[in-house]
Amino acid sequence: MTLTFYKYQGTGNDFVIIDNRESIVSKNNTKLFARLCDRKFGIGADGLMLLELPEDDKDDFTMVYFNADGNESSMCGNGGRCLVAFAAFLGVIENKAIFTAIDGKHHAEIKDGLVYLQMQNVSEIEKYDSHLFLDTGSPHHVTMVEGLASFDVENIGREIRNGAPYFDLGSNVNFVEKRNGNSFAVRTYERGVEDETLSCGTGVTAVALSMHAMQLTDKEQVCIQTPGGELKVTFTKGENGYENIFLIGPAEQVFKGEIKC
Ligand SMILES: N[C@H](CCC[C@H](N)C(=O)O)C(=O)O
Repeated sequence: MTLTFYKYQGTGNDFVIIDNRESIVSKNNTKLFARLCDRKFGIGADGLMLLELPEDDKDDFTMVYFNADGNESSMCGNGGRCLVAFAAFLGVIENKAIFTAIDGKHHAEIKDGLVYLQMQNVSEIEKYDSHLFLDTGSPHHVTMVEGLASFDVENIGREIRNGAPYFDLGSNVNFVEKRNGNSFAVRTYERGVEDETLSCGTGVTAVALSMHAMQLTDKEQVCIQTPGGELKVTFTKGENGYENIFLIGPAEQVFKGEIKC
């Protein structure tokens, strides 16, 4: 079979996207998804997404996300932003979207060339001596470091991801350095890619909320610099935690292709 796919990237987090509204691929085809994400034997990507028909008639589409290991995973913030851009490219939406992903419903809007993706509310942030842990649609371990540019993200990230209390289920691991004002830099070891990625959307969201929770910023809008580019996170702090959380940044179609599989 020849499969048409689209390659997208959001601040360097890159994805294979398939328009699966006619169910051309089965969601259980882990082997295929891993091969398509393989950077030597396939197209190469941090993850793969299927754009599917909506189950709820108030939705525009359904998002299904797979990590590079081919396994279906939790929410992907950069992937969600890229899928909204793809839906606009296909004409499935104009510039506003409502869609369902594994963590529930998301509202999104394309404005001034950026994709604004609403993330799920976060009611709880666990605070420990060495780090914070929270779930922004995917699980995130957040820790402050000095000398981020030369930090051994791959090895130390892998150790934390596989160690207590995460073990097999794992967590994404974010290493953060304060820049000026309310801007921070982050590098992320991503679960399911099992390596550092240039950016992680749910990770950037987790870092922004963590910086506010640790009072390292008092603003409800935080700029986060990742190796793949800059993302902005806005939110409001309510009695039940963090709400109205938006992950804001670019999403680009890099190329369209066909692959025999
Ligand atoms: N690999 C992550 C999911 C994708 C997260 C990341 N690509 C993002 O943009 O949020 C996990 O298994 O938790």
